[in-house]
Amino acid sequence: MLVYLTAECCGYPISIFFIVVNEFCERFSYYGMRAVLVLYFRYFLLWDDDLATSIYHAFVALCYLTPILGAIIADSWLGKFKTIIYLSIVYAIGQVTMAISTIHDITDANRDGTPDNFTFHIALSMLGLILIALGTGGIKPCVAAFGGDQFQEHQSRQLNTFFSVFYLCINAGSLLSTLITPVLRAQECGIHTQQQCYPLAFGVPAVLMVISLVVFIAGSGMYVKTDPEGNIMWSVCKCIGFAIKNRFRHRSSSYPKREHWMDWANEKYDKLLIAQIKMVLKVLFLYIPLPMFWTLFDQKVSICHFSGLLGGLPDQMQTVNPILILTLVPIMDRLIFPLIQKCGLNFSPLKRMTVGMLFAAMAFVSAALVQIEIDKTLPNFPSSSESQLKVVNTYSTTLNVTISPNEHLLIESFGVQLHTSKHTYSTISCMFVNGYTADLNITNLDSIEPSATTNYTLVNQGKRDFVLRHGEQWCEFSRKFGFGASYTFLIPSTVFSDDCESITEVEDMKPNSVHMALQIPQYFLITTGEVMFSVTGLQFSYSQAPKNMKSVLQAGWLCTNAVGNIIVLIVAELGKLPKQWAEYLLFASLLVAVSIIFSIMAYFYTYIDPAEIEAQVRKEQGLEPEEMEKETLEMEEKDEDQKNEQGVKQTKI
Ligand SMILES: CC(C)[C@H](NC(=O)[C@H](C)N)C(=O)O
Repeated sequence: MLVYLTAECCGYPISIFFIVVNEFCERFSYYGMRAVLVLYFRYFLLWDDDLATSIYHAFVALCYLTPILGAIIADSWLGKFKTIIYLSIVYAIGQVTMAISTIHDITDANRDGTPDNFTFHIALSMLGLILIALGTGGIKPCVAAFGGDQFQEHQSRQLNTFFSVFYLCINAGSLLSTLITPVLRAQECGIHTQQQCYPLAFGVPAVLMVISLVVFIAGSGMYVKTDPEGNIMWSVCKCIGFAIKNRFRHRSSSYPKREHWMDWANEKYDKLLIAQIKMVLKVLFLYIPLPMFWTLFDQKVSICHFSGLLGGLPDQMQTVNPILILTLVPIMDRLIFPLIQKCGLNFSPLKRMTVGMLFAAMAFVSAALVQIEIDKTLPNFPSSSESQLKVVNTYSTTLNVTISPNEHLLIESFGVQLHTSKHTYSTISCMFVNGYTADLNITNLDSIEPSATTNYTLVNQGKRDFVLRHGEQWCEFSRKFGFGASYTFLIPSTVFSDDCESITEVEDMKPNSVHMALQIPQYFLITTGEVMFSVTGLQFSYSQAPKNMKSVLQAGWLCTNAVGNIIVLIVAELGKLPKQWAEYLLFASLLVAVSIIFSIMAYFYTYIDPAEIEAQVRKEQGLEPEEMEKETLEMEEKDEDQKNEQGVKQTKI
């Protein structure tokens, strides 16, 4: 048996310092890149909103599917240490490729500030994203499991704390990068022309990934490294296949039943392997309902209705989640869970996860209530059988307009009338209407021809100044904008003679009157849910996995996240309910239903100590651990020779 003597500090192996720093840098790299990815698609590649969000979600889903690949490589071939190093190199190359793809000057031959060959940039960025997904997903199950491997049996308390600290590092990395990369993107840079600095916004995450790799390699001498015991995944698949085949062969009722269907592999496969497969399958079965949590979790951005009220850039709104995590994880670990334990309640991991799901469901109920309040402040939008018509009178007196067959609108001079009808009319909407007799230039807008309108232009909340110009003439006016409102400004022909005084403001949509504090509960609830569900799930997946399949079970856990993301994509494609609040309630009800199912499954789950079970099986077989490993390898070789044999052969009792 191998005994590792590891250097310790305050009861913790020193090697985990390198692992948590590595995780911090890697998550900085990942979330930093993600924070500006949709903006890059929209404003650099000029994709429409739908395409940009679909590719984004597909990328995120891929990042949580590739862990299976990483886990197989680690547990069956290279071991966790080498897998982390090789896939981190792939990851870093992906980040660098991505950063290069954002340099507009590479293809900007005519130097007009926009790339001339979009195909080149798209191809390069897609290659970068595939490499990143392979790297980040591939190392993810290995890093958490490798961290867990550093602890000895007597350090179980420290092991649990490690997973909490690991989660804190994930969120610290996410927080910093989500704050920093949007700021980097907002800088201007370039060789021929100055543009938004995407190369810097993607370049810094690339540098962080290289640092992450260097830090990990630096700790090399201190790690506990366990080599894979042969091609374990292949053995697992063959063992399961044999159990199914053998069960089918003995389907007649004359054969005695066996306790577990995997016991039908007893004739050919080692008892230890069968016991290990049973442990893994039991946990994977338990994970079936879990993607529903991630489906709600991944939609959390959309339940945070009016980010502007919290005073940040929209892409920096994602920081609220990690900030709350950094606060709530220590509170839960140090205060809430010990308090619950002191009250004599058994708040087991699976109970925590169920409660976490219920918290997420409550977040969506809270979002639905806020949405109902917001809806009350919104104007009546036309239904599918209606349309809205806006008529602007730039004539000098009141006008009488008749809309067929005999509906009348009375519009005052320089007034606007919004009219909803059961017929189909074209909607006319605008931000500025130019009633001046010549072209006008308005700050930050293109010039408007006489009697023409601009499109709705997004402006920031608060007081804004506008300057109107025509040749030498100009005037200035300012207005205060409430969040969520929309206005039309009517510019009369006398605009310069009265110094912008006669500009009429029409409020098309009222500003939001729902107080921002109403959003706090939903942020708080979903993040409390995440701490209970996600941190516990991470620990649970490690603690319930047999020694040789730790990464596999971590990958299974991450897969629940991937499936959740895929459900988000499907839901987005299927369309939405007409009322947003109804959709939130539907999701909340689904999660409550799923958490009930999960709690029933959890009730029948018996917590195990994999090491104890493995030792027990070995004892039953009268084998010492090293002999056992030798035996497994021999079994593998024997198995190859038996390929063509028919029937069942007793190799072990
Ligand atoms: C996807 C995981 C739940 C985890 N994410 C977070 O912790 C977020 C930032 N709160 C991760 O591993 O990135």
